[in-house]
Amino acid sequence: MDFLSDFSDLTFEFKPPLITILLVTLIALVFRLFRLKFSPLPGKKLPPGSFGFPLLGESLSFVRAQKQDRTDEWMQTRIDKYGPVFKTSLFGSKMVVLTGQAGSRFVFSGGNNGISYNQPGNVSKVLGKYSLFEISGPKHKLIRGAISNFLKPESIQRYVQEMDSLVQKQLFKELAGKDSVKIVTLMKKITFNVSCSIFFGLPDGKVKDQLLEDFSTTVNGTLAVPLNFPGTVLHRAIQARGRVCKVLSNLITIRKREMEEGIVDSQDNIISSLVVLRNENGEPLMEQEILDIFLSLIMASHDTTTVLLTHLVRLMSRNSEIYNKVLAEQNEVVEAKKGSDGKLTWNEIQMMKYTWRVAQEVMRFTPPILGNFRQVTRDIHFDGFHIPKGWQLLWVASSTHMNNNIFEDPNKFDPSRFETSSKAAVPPYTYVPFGAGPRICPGAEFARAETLLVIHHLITKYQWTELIPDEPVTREPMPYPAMGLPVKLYPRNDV
Ligand code: HEM
Repeated sequence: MDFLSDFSDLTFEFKPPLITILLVTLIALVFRLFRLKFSPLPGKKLPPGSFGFPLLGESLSFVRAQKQDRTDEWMQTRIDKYGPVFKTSLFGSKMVVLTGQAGSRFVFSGGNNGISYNQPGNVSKVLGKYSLFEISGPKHKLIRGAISNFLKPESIQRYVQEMDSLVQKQLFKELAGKDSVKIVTLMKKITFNVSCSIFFGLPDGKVKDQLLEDFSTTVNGTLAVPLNFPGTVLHRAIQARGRVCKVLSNLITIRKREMEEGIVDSQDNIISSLVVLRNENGEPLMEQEILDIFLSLIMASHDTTTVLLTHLVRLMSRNSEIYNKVLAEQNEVVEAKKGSDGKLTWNEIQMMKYTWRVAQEVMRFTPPILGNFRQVTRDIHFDGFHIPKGWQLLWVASSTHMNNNIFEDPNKFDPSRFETSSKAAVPPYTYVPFGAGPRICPGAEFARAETLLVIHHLITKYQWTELIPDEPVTREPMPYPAMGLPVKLYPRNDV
């Protein structure tokens, strides 16, 4: 007690000299003025959030969450703390993450809105400066028009039977005599094979197999450390890109010759469509432009559809009710085709409504593309927040898909959400696995046809069980089962 009273006396009697008080006040004032003057945006209301550690930002925790397939949790923690729009710092860039309907609408609205599509990092080094992910304005419109024309339902109807043959051939070649298979490898081979045959007319064989290997090495470079010297991932990617371009360049030469000789027409594959394309001045595309577009097209079509197929197969091995309903629908298709040549057409694809609703719900839970970046080209405003020029935006599909104000009971797997007669129709900009607006995926119908054909042939011939129970998923950045989803196969006639 004595000690306490002595101490309180001391405190009470401490009287700092006036000069000290003045000095402290002055330092505090100067410090405050300094912060105001040198704050990057005095008086501007930035979105809430944290930039994390100097230089590293929040990259480490984000990458860790991606690897553990906990990106949704990473996002949700921040959404709960800051709201659906928050700032962060990832991979060396200041960034605003946008989720929810309003955020998606803002990013996807297009026009001259101060938001450009350019991708960060190595994407342009690896896929080329003319890739679809880099170009904008009239050039983008022109090329997108040609590609969309080739990928629209009317065009798919022309080549869907060829697609069906390719799927069957590749599927049964890979599964023949096997009692187990890694689904990721299988689906990668099928989707790559279909894309290369339908887009470029590339026949089966060693060249195609080597192309898949080189293309995979090329894609690895998009996420590599940006160091380009022998031995680095980026260097290997750029070398592999060179080999991919060589093969594609040969195909362009052959196709041009065939077109001159009148053997093929200008609409029968993407090479022809781009070779005959002219801008408003009547100028053709340079070969380098065509090559970069091809690379971006393979990149856009290949892993995305593989992820969807992988997660569909995984879901059906875990959920027998859904497996049986999909099987029943696909058996109806088999019945409808009895007595014909057996090749599936556009009409049969339209019969597979339930299967596609399951696929849609799979993409709500696991969008193959988590989201994507945009660049802010001038100061912009959203929802009362200032977003400075030079920052990046990141739109995120999964957080929007799991929002319980949009999707009732979002953690329930329920394909009936996508019934067209459903009273709770999905509002615009809330279900965005294919993006939205002027950059919406032009390959959505192609992906639908391909997915349904693969599932049709797989489920009508096989049943399967997972070989690694509870195999984790890791996003690097595509969400794949960590061990490639090995499954045991049971041919249907033995089941
Ligand atoms: C399940 C499969 C697929 C998914 C989930 C998917 C998803 C997406 C998304 C989200 C975007 C927009 C990215 C953004 O706005 O930031 C996109 C763009 C694109 N997709 Fe897909 N995609 C799939 C399959 C395909 C296929 C099969 C093709 C080609 C046949 C394709 C070609 C493209 C192209 C060319 C773009 C760029 C469009 C542009 O910039 O104008 N995609 N895709």
